[in-house]
Amino acid sequence: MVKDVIFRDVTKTYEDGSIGLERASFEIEKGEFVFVVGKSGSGKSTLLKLISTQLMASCGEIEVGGIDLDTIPKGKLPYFRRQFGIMERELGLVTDLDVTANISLAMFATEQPFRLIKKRVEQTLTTLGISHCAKMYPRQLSGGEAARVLLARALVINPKILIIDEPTANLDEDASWDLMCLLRDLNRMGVTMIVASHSRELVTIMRKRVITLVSGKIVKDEKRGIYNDKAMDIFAEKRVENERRYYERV
Ligand SMILES: Nc1ncnc2c1ncn2[C@@H]1O[C@H](COP(=O)(O)OP(=O)(O)OP(=O)(O)O)[C@@H](O)[C@H]1O
Repeated sequence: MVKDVIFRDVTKTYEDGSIGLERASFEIEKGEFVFVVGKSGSGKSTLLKLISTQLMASCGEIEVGGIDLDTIPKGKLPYFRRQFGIMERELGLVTDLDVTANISLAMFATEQPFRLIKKRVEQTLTTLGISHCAKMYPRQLSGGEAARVLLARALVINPKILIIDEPTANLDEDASWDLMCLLRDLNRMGVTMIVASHSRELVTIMRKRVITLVSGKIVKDEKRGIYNDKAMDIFAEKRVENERRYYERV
């Protein structure tokens, strides 16, 4: 099987000494759908950003598409990043541009002719069922529509890997479910999908692979998994117990 992502013993330590991810090892096959779950601060965003090269590892090795990220010269990273579609809350829409312009922006870096950009944007809006939003401004969109526009912007460049951080944050149940079904359909078309999520119900219903993080460590990695609170709690209890013993000794 072709591997899209390989992590070997990867640790990310931030400048202030906080550990974002600790000794993580896993592989993601081409075309897989993987959820990354864990409580707030457990390291989900860190893991996603290490894959997309928005962050670099402090130790260990990461391969994406068969390329060791350490071997890519800094100046070449923006080109390398073009294989990723990234949907995350921090990357908001530009408020004074309409939806078509917002999505087109993502394609300008690819230096394609304007005619092709226009066609591709229209196709993407149709695929995601939001053609009616083409001339609307971000403030005019419902929560569900805004989420789809963010997804459209990630998808328009025809990425090999979609990296999605909390897609259903601030969405109601119906809109969340619709968006998850859309992600499942895109995955069936062959896009590798890596999704960080807090949504217990959706993760459990989808029955995809689930990587569970606690305090930066992978505590469970299950095919057809569920949102496993128990794994999180058992590991967290163990860690508190170990810390208690350590402080008793010193
Ligand atoms: N830029 C940063 N500088 C210092 N520490 C950071 C930074 N970003 C994240 N961290 C720390 O790394 C750990 C993991 O954070 P991360 O954002 O990856 O967690 P998360 O699971 O995505 O959280 P959330 O669900 O709240 O988004 C946390 O302890 C956090 O405080």
